[in-house]
Amino acid sequence: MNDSALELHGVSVRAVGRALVSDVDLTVRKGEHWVVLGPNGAGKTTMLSVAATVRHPTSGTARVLGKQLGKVDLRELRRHIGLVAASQRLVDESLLEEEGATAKTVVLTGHTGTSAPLWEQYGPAEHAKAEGLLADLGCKDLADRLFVVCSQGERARVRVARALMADPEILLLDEPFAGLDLPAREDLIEALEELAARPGLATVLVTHHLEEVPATTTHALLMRDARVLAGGPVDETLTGELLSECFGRPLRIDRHDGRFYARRG
Ligand SMILES: Nc1ncnc2c1ncn2[C@@H]1O[C@H](COP(=O)(O)OP(=O)(O)OP(=O)(O)O)[C@@H](O)[C@H]1O
Repeated sequence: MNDSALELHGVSVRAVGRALVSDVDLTVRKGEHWVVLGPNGAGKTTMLSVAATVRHPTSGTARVLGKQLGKVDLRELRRHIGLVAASQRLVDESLLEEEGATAKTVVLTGHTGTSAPLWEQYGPAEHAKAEGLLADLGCKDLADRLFVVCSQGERARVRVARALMADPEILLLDEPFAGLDLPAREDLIEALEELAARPGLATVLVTHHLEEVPATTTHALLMRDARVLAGGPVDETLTGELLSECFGRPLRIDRHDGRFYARRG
């Protein structure tokens, strides 16, 4: 049985005459929790957008949940992919904001994978599920609040609830901690750690800070200059040596209770 959630083989994405990602190999198995780290412009979001089926590789092959991009009905495949991104590059929230959507409405749109609500497709079961997911993420009281007025931390958790609405087999998160204060960041990290209890769910988290890596993370991918510098189990990958090479300056790494901390080496 194929237990891989995501397989990239020699994936390159080129635009405007240059490689945004180059020759990336990555296999994420069901139940694994990956973090992707690397400097600005390293190609992290571009790589994730291939996994999210938002972009197609210029060369190489990408298989998501066993289906090869270019040979599969994307609408069907996307139903099984959860995507969390604060950046409009990956998830367009503008329509929801215009329509005066509440937090619960945003979560409901995860059921249909649409950027606007399709009310006829949301019955009592979907409403109950959306409320349950908001409660799981510690934002039960936000259900009726307008999404536009929610704080950045609240929005971040609502986005995760939205992505879980369709019971995804793979959850992709692009910088979900952007703009969060310390308590909001810690709440979201705790929520992500709780996802590890979902059997078989694979997650891939792109982030900028080592301090944001959940303790439940099993594997790490380091990217630099559009390429993979290193990838594998966290203990072997999030080392001072490799992170120093990745970010181009000496770094010392500490680990306490599963969480990572970086400082100048
Ligand atoms: N559509 C596009 N056309 C041209 N260049 C692009 C396009 N999308 C991204 N890029 C460029 O590709 C490179 C990689 O971008 P990407 O967003 O994948 O990096 P990243 O590692 O996620 O960076 P950051 O940490 O700053 O978010 C950047 O130099 C970016 O400017």
